[in-house]
Amino acid sequence: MVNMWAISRDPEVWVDPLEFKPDRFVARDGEMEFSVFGSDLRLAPFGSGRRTCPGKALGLTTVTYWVASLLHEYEWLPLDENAVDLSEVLRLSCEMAKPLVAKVRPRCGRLSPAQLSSV
Ligand code: HEM
Repeated sequence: MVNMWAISRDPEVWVDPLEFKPDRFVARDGEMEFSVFGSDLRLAPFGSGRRTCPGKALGLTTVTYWVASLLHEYEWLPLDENAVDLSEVLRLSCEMAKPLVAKVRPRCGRLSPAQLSSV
């Protein structure tokens, strides 16, 4: 078993590993695109090698589509009384100990009057 949890928190592998810096995965000039398909063990969410996930292309496409759709259709707002808590709990996989609660508002320009009245 490869301990991906430890690798992704190792300061010798990642600069400021606990900071939220999504741009760390964006290729800069002259760099290769960061692969999450198993060739780069700094981050291998689908495993690697002979038993790598056969559904990785479908999984990545689907999750990308969900996230893009949710961001495109809704404005996401924090709840003041409920700050984001990134504490973890290990179940089947590593989950948020306190589930994320957020307020969403439809991006109204994209809704018809009939849709708006039902929101
Ligand atoms: C974001 C979505 C997904 C993630 C993060 C994910 C992750 C993983 C991981 C980490 C493994 C273990 C790989 C290893 O042992 O090295 C795995 C195995 C597997 N995944 Fe996925 N997976 C996803 C989606 C899917 C989908 C959509 C399917 C099927 C349609 C699928 C089917 C499988 C199967 C059958 C295995 C076992 C492969 C084997 O042991 O030979 N996965 N997945």
